[in-house]
Amino acid sequence: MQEKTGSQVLLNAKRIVVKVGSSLVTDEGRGLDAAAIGQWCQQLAVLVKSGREVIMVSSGAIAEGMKRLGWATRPKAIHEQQAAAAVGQMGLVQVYESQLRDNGVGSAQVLLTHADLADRERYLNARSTLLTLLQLGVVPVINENDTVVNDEIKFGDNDTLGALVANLVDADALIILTDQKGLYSADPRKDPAARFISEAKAGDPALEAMAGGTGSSIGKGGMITKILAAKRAAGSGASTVIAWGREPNALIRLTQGESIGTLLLAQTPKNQARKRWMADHLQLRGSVAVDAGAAVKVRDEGKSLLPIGMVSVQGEFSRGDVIAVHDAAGSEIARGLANYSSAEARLICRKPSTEFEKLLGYTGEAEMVHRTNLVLTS
Ligand SMILES: Nc1ncnc2c1ncn2[C@@H]1O[C@H](COP(=O)(O)OP(=O)(O)O)[C@@H](O)[C@H]1O
Ligand SMILES: N[C@@H](CCC(=O)OP(=O)(O)O)C(=O)O
Repeated sequence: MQEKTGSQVLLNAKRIVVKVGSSLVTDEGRGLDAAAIGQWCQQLAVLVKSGREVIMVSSGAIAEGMKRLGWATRPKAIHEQQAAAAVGQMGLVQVYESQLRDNGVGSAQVLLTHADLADRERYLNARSTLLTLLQLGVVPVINENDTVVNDEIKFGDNDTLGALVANLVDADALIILTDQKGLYSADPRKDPAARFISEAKAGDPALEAMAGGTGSSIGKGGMITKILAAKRAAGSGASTVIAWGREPNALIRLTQGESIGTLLLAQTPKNQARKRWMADHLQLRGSVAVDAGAAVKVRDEGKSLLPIGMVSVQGEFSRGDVIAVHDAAGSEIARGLANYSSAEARLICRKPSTEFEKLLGYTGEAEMVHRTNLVLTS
């Protein structure tokens, strides 16, 4: 792979996930920093209007909830943290909604849990909802759904959530805004001689040794979760920038190619990364055979697979499972995530989408496998 330079990565990034931590959003727990959120929203709006797709992953619900409930310290009991998150999330999304609206851009609240992304069907649903929001020019504002998770199954910190969202939507870049200029060779709060790292390879084990835990009383993960998030994001080909959230116009300047913060470069190109992910992580549950016309559309023209082009369905699978696509000669041409179960697929095989509602009792996607969930294997 051609080595990408830092400036190229963000300059060319079309789909970007931005993550901001609790300490920034709530100004170290002093309450929601509407001015800071306003600055980011203004920049997000500029990016959306210039044709980029952006997702905001924002922490701050627990910190804001604590303030609203008059609690000075983070409660130990999970149920109290969950209650604080439910209170604080109200304020958090209100600020994002109004600031984005003032900048002429729509917003949407999305709350996710680990289980949502581990379950194939929910993964697919979350993915298609987010991609639809992006197509509509709306900015999804994501947080963990703290109400329904406990410690064992929590993302725990939103750095991990940001990376999983970057994986989920095949983002080109993940920007993690925090209270430091980026990664240093040691925690700068403890070691004034720490050296700034401007660029490194995502996943380099040496980085993990440099990163410590959180330095603030409000943040959860510290630098180590950011380093691990960069490694995870790189798994689907996204490079990560860790930058200071109060750096003026940071998001705009980064996307203009300016070098700000620490860039952790993904080593695998996006399409190859997704192919590997599908090959490695997902068990093949079944297959569909397609006619010559559909094979050309999928293999040569970069199109989705429509049920009308399918001639038969093999195996038993559910929505969200990985299936193979075979041509008329029986050779595998692609793999992808099925939008319909095998039973549904048998009903709509060879049928145009106008008949789906009559056959299934509801209107689902027009595609059996959407192009964005499909990789060619031949
Ligand atoms: N090597 C390092 N470089 C920079 N910051 C570090 C490093 N190791 C630990 N930290 C700490 O990580 C903190 C940022 O993480 P955290 O408090 O969780 O913020 P956020 O709420 O933005 O996720 C910094 O304030 C710093 O004290
Ligand atoms: N869901 C939690 C976020 C957890 C957290 O503290 O994350 P972070 O500050 O990004 O390390 C909240 O909104 O308070």
